[in-house]
Amino acid sequence: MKTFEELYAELAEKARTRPPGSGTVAALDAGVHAIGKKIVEEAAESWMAAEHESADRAAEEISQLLYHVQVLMLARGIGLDQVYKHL
Ligand SMILES: N=c1c2ncn([C@@H]3O[C@H](COP(=O)(O)OP(=O)(O)OP(=O)(O)O)[C@@H](O)[C@H]3O)c2ncn1[C@@H]1O[C@H](COP(=O)(O)O)[C@@H](O)[C@H]1O
Repeated sequence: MKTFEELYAELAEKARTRPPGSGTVAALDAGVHAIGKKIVEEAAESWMAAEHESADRAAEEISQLLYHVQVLMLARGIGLDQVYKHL
């Protein structure tokens, strides 16, 4: 189990070191347009799971949505504090 901040730190490190086999590196290389499409897909899956499936299944989809949002942040060089200041 990891927190939002821990995941962001892990993904930032992957972006910096570019280890082979990292899905995050592949997503970053695919670019903002592809990442954005993935966010829309995961958002829809979160919505559908919340409406039609268990809370656990919805939570799983939401975790994937949060992951892809963090990848988008990294792709645009957006840090956590930059987002938090708007909350
Ligand atoms: N939390 C996640 C995470 N959530 C979602 N995903 C990706 O998002 C996809 C969403 O799953 P779907 O079921 O929608 O899959 P799919 O549509 O069949 O998948 P694709 O064909 O689009 O890959 C997964 O296949 C993963 O590629 C994630 N990929 C990585 N992480 C974490 O990110 C960290 C770094 O991962 P790597 O960069 O791969 O090392 C690790 O701690 C991972 O646990």
